[in-house]
Amino acid sequence: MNPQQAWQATLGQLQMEMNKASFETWVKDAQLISVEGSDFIIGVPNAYARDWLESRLTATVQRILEGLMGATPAVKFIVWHRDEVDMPEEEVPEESHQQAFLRSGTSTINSRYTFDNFIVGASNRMAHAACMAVAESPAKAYNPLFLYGGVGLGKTHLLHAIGNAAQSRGLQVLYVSSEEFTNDLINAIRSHTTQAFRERYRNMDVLLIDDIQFIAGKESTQEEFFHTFNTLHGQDKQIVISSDRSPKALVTLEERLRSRFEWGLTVDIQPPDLETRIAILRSKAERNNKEVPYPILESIARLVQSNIRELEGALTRVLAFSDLSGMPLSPQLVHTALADMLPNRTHLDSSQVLEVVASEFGISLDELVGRSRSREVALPRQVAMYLMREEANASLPQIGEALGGRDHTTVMYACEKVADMIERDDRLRRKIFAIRERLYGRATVMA
Ligand SMILES: Nc1ncnc2c1ncn2[C@@H]1O[C@H](COP(=O)(O)OP(=O)(O)OP(=O)(O)O)[C@@H](O)[C@H]1O
Repeated sequence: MNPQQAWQATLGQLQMEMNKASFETWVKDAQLISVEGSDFIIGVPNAYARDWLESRLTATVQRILEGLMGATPAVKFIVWHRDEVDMPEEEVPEESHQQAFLRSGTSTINSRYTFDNFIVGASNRMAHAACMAVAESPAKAYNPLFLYGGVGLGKTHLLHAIGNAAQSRGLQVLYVSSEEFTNDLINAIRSHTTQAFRERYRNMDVLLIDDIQFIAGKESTQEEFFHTFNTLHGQDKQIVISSDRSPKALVTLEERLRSRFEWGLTVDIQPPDLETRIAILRSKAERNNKEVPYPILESIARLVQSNIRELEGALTRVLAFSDLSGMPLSPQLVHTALADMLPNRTHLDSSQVLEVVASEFGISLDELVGRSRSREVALPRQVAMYLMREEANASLPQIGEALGGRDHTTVMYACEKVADMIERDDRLRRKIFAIRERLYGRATVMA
């Protein structure tokens, strides 16, 4: 496969895995400009797309290319114009989809995302309840509602669900990402239409603003958003904000905005447990009129743990794989179909796993491989064994050796115990997610 073909295949894969709006807005126009050494140079039309792709998709694109080409390329996104007209870097896209929606008066709410098709589990129960309360009594229950959590865990879904419910009761609702808010503002300033911009945003009954983390550090956008917020809040209009982190963790956010974000209710969404992941897959399969046996759903849910968008993509992929190959659905087929969706294990070695586990649990490497059997070190040691097996593909004797000469049956017991605990113990599951994220950078997180 030549690089151009690999890039086209990567675009195809991203289209399958990402939501349509994000793909169309950010990825569709990305082109392979050149390959320099092992670097894939990808041209995108503006600086916003470059930043978005750089922060969210670099690891994913690398992983896909690696699966296709065998080698690990570096991926660089640059601002590039097909006609090579010399435009400034900060060029703003002509008109975002969002603005087209706004001008044409079309709803910005996606009818596909409702409360009905949102699966509730322990990880999102609070967030779901808060969103239902807000949808039932806008500006009365919690204002603002601040929703935060990792990538692909359902924040956008819940925002639209509130939007759909409010809209069906005749309220004026606007959903916008903070990037679109920024672009819209810049365009309004350029075209001297800030008054119209303000009216548009400040005449809403419900403003749903997604991914607020992107306005951190952008002073004039924060300033404008501050006034929009005050106007709406002062008129008892509902504001719902989503973010990938809590208000406190938005370090470059102005204090006056941060404190306002905390006026109402702040709720988080955690990665779903196994049971919820299976329920989500089942519901998606049913919506697509596919009958998928439980063991298949379970093996997909076990393989894809941290991101619901990725989970849905995995199901689509398994079903497509089975259709195309004519092979019946089986756990083996799941593994084959998803082989390159999984983080590449051969690149990790056991010592990396040991280091990250020790640091994440706050113990020293010596303690981790030492003789002590106190719970403070025994659990991290078992987690290290489990992760060396799962992530570094090490054999039982190799693991025993690396952890101070332990017997392979001890290792086997530890791996089973941790696999079992992950399903029952939320804190441990989160810890292991954190370790995996550190081991793979953002590779476990799909945009
Ligand atoms: N509890 C759930 N039940 C059913 N589907 C869900 C649930 N949570 C998420 N999804 C689905 O997972 C996909 C990703 O969710 P969504 O886009 O809302 O994530 P997000 O948290 O907004 O991610 P990002 O950080 O990328 O903005 C969507 O297709 C959504 O419908």
